[in-house]
Amino acid sequence: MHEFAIETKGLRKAFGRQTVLDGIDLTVRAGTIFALLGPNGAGKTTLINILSTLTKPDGGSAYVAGRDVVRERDAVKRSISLTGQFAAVDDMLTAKENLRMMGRLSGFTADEARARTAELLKLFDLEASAGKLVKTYSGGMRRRLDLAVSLVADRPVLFLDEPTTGLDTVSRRALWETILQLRSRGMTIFLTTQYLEEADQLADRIAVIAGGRIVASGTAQELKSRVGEDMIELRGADDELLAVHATDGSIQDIRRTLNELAGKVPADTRISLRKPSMDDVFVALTTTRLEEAAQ
Ligand SMILES: Nc1ncnc2c1ncn2[C@@H]1O[C@H](COP(=O)(O)OP(=O)(O)OP(=O)(O)O)[C@@H](O)[C@H]1O
Repeated sequence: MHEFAIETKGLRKAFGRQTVLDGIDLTVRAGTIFALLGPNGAGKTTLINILSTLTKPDGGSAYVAGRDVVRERDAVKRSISLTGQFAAVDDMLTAKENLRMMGRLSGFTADEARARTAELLKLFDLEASAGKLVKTYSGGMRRRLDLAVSLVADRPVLFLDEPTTGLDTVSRRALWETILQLRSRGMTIFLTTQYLEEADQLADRIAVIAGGRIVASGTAQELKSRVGEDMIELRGADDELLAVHATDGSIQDIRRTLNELAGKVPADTRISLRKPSMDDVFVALTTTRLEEAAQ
């Protein structure tokens, strides 16, 4: 197995005059979960499309499972699963029928398809509703089935484009559990997300994309430590957020910050100290980047 399941260097893509990816360098170690975090329109889907061979890059290189996404397109396709794109779930069939059909289309014998179907229904907690038509499924069940169908053929690298967008908290957490189980089976998972908490909970490493570039990467802890040790939060009488300031947590720094704020906030303002969230990291990193671009 290759040390890196995914490797890109100087990857570029423009649509007309709009540069969407402006030199992306990243590596994803095999058997890990990697989260690409970015706001709407940051280029996350474009990057997934290039890595899964659906879109050609304009420049740079990208290797998936050791194969070049442009020159060895078919070999890359045989190494990956992509949820929501190749996985065509038929609403008028049951979950069991969908999975068996995908098994047969992937070249399994009827027995193999049956065995794989049973395994996936169990893994995705869909056994109880396996015989119901998919059109009667909830959003969360449907998303789990999408993922199950895309995993029928056992491939080492999985791409998930915003897997939990639109799901409620319970379904989101259930899907996180499943994604973690896939990693424990040795799969490499590359996911995109706009949810900072999702990246924080799931990913071994996170890269933040903004303005077509990776503005920061590291573990959740490393990214958080770039923002500051602690955050001072000021809230008004109705618990509304008035301000957040990064601090190194020392008495001097906290005193200095509070002195600066004194007189600028109402007298009944409440103060609390908390650890930085991924939201804080995101705001800090993307603002710096935009400031640099403006200069
Ligand atoms: N085929 C295309 N033709 C023209 N422009 C495109 C095409 N695909 C994407 N874009 C543009 O590229 C930019 C990045 O889009 P992309 O879908 O990669 O972003 P994203 O980070 O996945 O955003 P979202 O979270 O909204 O899905 C957007 O401005 C989009 O309009």
